[in-house]
Amino acid sequence: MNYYSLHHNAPKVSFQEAVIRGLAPDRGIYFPENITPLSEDFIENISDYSHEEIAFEAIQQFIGDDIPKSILKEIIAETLSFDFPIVPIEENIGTLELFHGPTMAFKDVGARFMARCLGYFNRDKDESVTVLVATSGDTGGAVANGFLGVKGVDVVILYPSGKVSEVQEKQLTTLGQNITALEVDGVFDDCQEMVKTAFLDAEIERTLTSANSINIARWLPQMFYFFFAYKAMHKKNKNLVFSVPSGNFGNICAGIMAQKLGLPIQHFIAATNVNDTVSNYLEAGVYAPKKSIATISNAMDVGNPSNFIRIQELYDNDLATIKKHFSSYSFSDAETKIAMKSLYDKAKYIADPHGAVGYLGLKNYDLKDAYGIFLETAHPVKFLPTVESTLSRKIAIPEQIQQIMHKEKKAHFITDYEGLKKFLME
Ligand SMILES: Cc1ncc(COP(=O)(O)O)c(C=O)c1O
Ligand SMILES: N[C@@H](CCOP(=O)(O)O)C(=O)O
Repeated sequence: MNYYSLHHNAPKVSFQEAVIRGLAPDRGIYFPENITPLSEDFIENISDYSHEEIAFEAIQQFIGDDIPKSILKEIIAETLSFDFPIVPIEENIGTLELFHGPTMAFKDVGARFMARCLGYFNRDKDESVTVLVATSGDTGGAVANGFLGVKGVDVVILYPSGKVSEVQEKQLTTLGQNITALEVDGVFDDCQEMVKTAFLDAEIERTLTSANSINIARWLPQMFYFFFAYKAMHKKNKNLVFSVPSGNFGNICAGIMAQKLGLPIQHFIAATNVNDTVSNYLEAGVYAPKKSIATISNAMDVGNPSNFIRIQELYDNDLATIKKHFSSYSFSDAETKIAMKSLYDKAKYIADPHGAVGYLGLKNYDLKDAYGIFLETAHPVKFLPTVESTLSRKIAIPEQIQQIMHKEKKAHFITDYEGLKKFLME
């Protein structure tokens, strides 16, 4: 499988090269040249397949011969060693919990998959690769955990100072070894911009790649969630509507890929906090990125989502087609808190602020006789003060979080791109 740059000014590359580069030389993100739907028979009989078999079917065409099938199966098995349950909430609404991995957010799957692909590509190389990653909260922890101790890989995580939760900060600043955290005086979009600038800076002699969803090996495995949800709901014979709490729009874009592969998904809702670049675009037809605003669903504080260009490509760059299949609604922190309370009062469900935004997306949409699934993208413990004060109750702290809370934060403070460049050149 070849990948082309969405800026259309760079050569096509293989899966391996796209993973190692992260971003194309023209600063565009990569997109697969072909998307071949899976057989109708496979989709119809999906309940007969295990999660690992489904994941293999979904992703193998995007990898081609760059990883032998037996190794790809091992990578998938190691990646998917936890659950993805759907919890019923209301008669026609359920939540797909994606926080049962090691860092308790949905990023674990992509981070673990990419770490193993890169480990495979580096197996005989002496030269090391530096994985640069920008985080608004969860990617950093998942990448730190997924790449910890991976041979030949150094990880550098940029995060916005004071704008991630305490648990998230501990997860990305306390591991040591091959993981370094850079605390940036800025917002997530500044971190993401610095990462993209570093890729094209010829003076930096390190081999750099990205572990954000711009990297296809981080992005594509997120398709699996939609297949797993479809498998779980298949026998109920309902049309499915997914509401995806969205920030950088990688997860929902992976859902649309799953739909292109043949999953009969009726509609997608991108639910956002007040960072409403995409909902404004759907309304006004003008794509106007803006500086991100801090909210209680901080991992979605993104003003210029990297993946929206992939969504446009998937819908033939046609606004009318996008609007037919895809809606986006934006919600304030006050609305998010009311949703968290309502989920607890009515269903005894403790949602984190991101999941609650996803729930609001469904409540804003006329499901008719469809079944709505909102993605619960992180465990509520990652946002402990907000969840406890909103629900006026204490929540239990899982063992894996207790273990990191007493660890000492280690981060280098930088104020601009020159700070990152200096760090990378030292
Ligand atoms: C908990 C949580 N929910 C939602 C999102 C938004 O996902 P995406 O950036 O793929 O839109 C993120 C960050 O990516 C997150 O960490
Ligand atoms: N919400 C993310 C921001 C980056 O998204 P990604 O999927 O492109 O890595 C985070 O939590 O860091």
